[in-house]
Amino acid sequence: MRSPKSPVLTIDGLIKDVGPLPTLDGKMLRVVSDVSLIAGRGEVTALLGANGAGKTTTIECAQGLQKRTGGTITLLGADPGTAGADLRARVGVMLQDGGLPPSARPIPLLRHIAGMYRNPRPLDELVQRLGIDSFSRTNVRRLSGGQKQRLALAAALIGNPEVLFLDEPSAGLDPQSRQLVFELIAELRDGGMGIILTTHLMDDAQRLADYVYIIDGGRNVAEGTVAQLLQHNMPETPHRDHVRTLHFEALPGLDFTGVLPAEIEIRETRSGSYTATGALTPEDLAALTAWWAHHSIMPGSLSMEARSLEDVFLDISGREIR
Ligand SMILES: Nc1ncnc2c1ncn2[C@@H]1O[C@H](COP(=O)(O)OP(=O)(O)OP(=O)(O)O)[C@@H](O)[C@H]1O
Repeated sequence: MRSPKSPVLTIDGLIKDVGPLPTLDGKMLRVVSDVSLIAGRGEVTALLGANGAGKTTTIECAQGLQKRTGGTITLLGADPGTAGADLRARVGVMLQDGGLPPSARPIPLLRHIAGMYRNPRPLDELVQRLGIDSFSRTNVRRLSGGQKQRLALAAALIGNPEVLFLDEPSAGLDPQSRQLVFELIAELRDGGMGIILTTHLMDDAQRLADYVYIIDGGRNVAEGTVAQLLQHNMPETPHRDHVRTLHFEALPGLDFTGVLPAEIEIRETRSGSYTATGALTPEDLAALTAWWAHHSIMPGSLSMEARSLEDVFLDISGREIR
């Protein structure tokens, strides 16, 4: 595990059992068996995992909303399982479904929440920044999904927290709102806030995260900066940062043995449709096109893209649906 200069959240060997469950003859079910992470001040730390991986359970234990079965958690120097209102006042939480009272109107609601904190953020600035004035007369119940998300973010920020938990912050946002929310998150991070982002949207993690933990089946399976994870399982070569996925279509059943270095396998994924992933060099591309020229093959299509966090995630946590 890494060691950021100023940790805001440390989770070490978290275990969480739920139950007893009637479906398990009254036995307990272990939903988190070994999760550890460190989130630093002035950083966005992402927790990535497929549905049911244990992200929400982990984060709710970190916020003190669920009681852990084992392991240790330190949030801003305190144990969230036993700490009181003082700790909660330093922590902002943006939930996926907003958790906002349906009959409230946005601005009185934010004013009410601000009143519960010692040093709240200026309300007008936040309202204007998140474009809340445009729907300030509408009840929470009637807000669109994206408007609710923006209001939930404002509610999480109004208390001026040192740590911010975000659960799928871009869910339901249109491209303009998404951009605006991402810019705000980056600014808050640069201002020193410790931000913990839970998501299964790889794009969000790739754009926002300084450090990523991938969890699967209730335990850590990989971690690193986005750049480090993009090189996951790639051989140690000087071209490790040239990891690309190449797709092309040509005649079915071609044998490419020996055309590219041994560690870059060209697979026929469908009849006549080929894919190669690896640290490709310009020389490799030249060798492949020379081979095509030599065999008078003109591919029907050809594309190449950088390896994405999504590719790495699927490699690590498998392709089966959960
Ligand atoms: N009280 C409970 N009773 C039974 N199963 C539970 C309970 N709480 C959590 N689980 C199970 O534990 C696993 C982890 O749940 P969790 O909500 O933490 O996953 P997640 O990673 O947040 O998933 P998602 O991305 O779908 O929100 C899931 O399989 C869930 O069904």
